[in-house]
Amino acid sequence: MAVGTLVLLRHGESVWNAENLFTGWVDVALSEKGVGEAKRGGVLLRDAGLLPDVLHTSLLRRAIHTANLALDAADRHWIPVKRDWRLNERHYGALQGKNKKQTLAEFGEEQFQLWRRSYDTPPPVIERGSEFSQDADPRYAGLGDDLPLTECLLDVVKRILPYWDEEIVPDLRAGKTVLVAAHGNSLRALVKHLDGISDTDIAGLNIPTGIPLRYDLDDDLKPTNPGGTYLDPDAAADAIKAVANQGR
Ligand SMILES: O=C(O)[C@@H](CO)OP(=O)(O)O
Repeated sequence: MAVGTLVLLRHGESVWNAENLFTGWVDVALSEKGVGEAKRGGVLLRDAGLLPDVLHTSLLRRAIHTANLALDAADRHWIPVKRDWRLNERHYGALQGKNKKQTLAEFGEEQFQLWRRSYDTPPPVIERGSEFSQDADPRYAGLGDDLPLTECLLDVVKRILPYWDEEIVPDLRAGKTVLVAAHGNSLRALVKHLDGISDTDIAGLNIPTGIPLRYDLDDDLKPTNPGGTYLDPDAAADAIKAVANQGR
């Protein structure tokens, strides 16, 4: 059987994206603009005839709501869903809740970019019990020592690849159109793996909110359209620049 189609969707703009705050695992809502982006993402899916058979999401409401709104717009709100913490955004450690512009001004360009985009330098750990920590959150109660207090992209790769292999690949091998609704950095980790992007080059890759990214895969699960195909390439190009320039 031919391998199915993969569709990656970063959640629509969140209220903390709009306020330029590091978010990570903090469970913030979509902004009004983000709700509109999510619905439009669904219209793009519908118009492209790219109708998901199964949905995978993180445990965070911005991804869950984005998927619900997009699928509703595409009349696919009824498909089965799997949710897993391993699709969560990168845990941003002690930076969670901090303003990106202020952080850039306080620590300088080099440190800011290291924390934001280096492959293997995590931000400082978040203090357990502090306002934006998830250590007492019941949805992560079963994680034990796996619960992160900070993560770099390498840590995200390590947790997302087992999920890819065990949960997403079987759906693709079954010929399904698979929608993965997740986050800027968890999707960067997945794209790094799919496209074989180096640890250095991944720093320059940004993913825009709310625009479905389609991957067609061969039998070895290698993209036949390397880099994927955004369903609205012009909007994606503009939005990618905006993500890269956050903090400025
Ligand atoms: O704050 C975050 O969690 C992420 C995604 O919004 O930000 P950045 O693009 O700076 O990694």
